[in-house]
Amino acid sequence: MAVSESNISNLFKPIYVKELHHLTHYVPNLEARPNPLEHNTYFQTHQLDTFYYTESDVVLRHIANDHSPSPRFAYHRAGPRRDIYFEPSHVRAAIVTCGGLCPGLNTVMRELVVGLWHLYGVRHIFGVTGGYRGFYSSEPLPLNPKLVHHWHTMGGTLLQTSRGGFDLHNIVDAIHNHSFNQVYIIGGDGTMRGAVAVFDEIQRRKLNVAVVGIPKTVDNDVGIIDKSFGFQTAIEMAQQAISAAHVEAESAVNGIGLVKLMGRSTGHIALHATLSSRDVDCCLIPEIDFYLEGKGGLFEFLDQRLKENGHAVLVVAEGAGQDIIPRTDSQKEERDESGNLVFLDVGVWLKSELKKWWARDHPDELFTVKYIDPTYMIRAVHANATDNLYCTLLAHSAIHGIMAGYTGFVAGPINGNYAYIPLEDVARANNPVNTKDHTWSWVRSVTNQPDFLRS
Ligand SMILES: Nc1ncnc2c1ncn2[C@@H]1O[C@H](COP(=O)(O)OP(=O)(O)OP(=O)(O)O)[C@@H](O)[C@H]1O
Ligand SMILES: O=P(O)(O)OC[C@H]1O[C@](O)(CO)[C@@H](O)[C@@H]1O
Ligand SMILES: [Mg+2]
Repeated sequence: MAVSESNISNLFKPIYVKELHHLTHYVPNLEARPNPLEHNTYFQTHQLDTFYYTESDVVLRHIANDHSPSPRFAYHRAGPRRDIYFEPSHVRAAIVTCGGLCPGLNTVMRELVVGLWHLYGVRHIFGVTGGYRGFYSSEPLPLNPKLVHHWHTMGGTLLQTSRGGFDLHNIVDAIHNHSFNQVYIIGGDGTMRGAVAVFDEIQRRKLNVAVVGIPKTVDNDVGIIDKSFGFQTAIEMAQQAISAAHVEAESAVNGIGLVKLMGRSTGHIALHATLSSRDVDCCLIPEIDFYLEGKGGLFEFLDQRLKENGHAVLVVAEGAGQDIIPRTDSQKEERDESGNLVFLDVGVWLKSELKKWWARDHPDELFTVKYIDPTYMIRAVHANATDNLYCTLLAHSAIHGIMAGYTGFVAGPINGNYAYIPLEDVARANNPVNTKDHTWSWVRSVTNQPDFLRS
């Protein structure tokens, strides 16, 4: 079939490749050396011309031709390079986990240790315990493949994590004093912003230390990458809570099942859990303001649903409705150790508002709200099989990149391919739910919920 040229002309726009920082840019006299994978019996380096990736191997930022006039970007492809810039016996690698938990943290660490050890022959690998503060407040923990053997079967982070405690100069002093020359920083958006500061300071001091960020965000609030490891596992776990809420609601007269899911500034978990479940009547996310009373409001919608079906299931992201929950002045100021605003419990508030509404409007009718808050249950589990595989590829990507001398970068999947992205780009990129696109329309078509646009 013929293809009209005008439809595809955009495909031929120039592609700009996002340049990466490299140790040779600021450390003088660094020598390249052959990749030891050359002598690894498991890898067919000679039989496969394309085994090593070069500067011209790239991953496109957008693969759909969207007709937009903006330029097209690409990132360097993640994977082994022919030359490396570390003598493996001189490597002292540090691994740290910061921020909240996410399924797969232990797997990423396991694979970093095993990968460094077996792929490149690195023998000095350390865990920094308790997040960023651990660099300067505790002794690093030596790690080896035997020690981490079962880590992928466990939830949480065996190195422990924390919020706050980001003291740039103490952290970089500690990196220098422990002679770490590879730093693997696993964490969310805040952690990535911290990693940029660490990288900038390392560069300023001209230290021969490479830094890589490995994005972890159960909320999926980090941009550019396809999605975080652990996200799928969290969605799977959320199904149990939604199913329970559905059973409870269905078994009551005028029953409402209310489930609160994580999602501080983004509603991805609530949205994906809703689409996967199909038992959800209304999904509330931070990106969409909602209201309770009056025409087009939540109560009117639920009233209708209860009349039609006798029950309803409501999924709410923790960050939804924060602007309409009454707060005291001190609650307005409350922040966690990292400076993130502490949220009020939207689930507890909604449950109470729902009960008040029903008692006011239907005083003689039975009504039940069953509130389920599985918050930590969806993130404190070990990664499922798909996420475990993802964690492995992510760890290996990070190792190959850092051994090749790249620094100040993030390893992550873009359109299904692993790529290296400048750290500062990732630290800047948030990832709200796009409420104008097809996915949100799909949610609304599944739930038939109001758009909450006051007419
Ligand atoms: N702008 C920043 N500059 C330097 N460090 C930061 C910055 N923001 C956060 N951090 C540090 O990064 C670490 C983690 O931050 P935070 O608690 O916000 O979690 P996160 O990485 O965003 O993960 P998540 O939100 O997914 O749990 C903390 O130690 C915090 O002090
Ligand atoms: O109670 P913690 O550990 O601060 O974590 C809660 C926060 O962490 C996250 O899981 C990730 O940012 C958010 O969804 C949630 O607000
Ligand atoms: Mg965060």
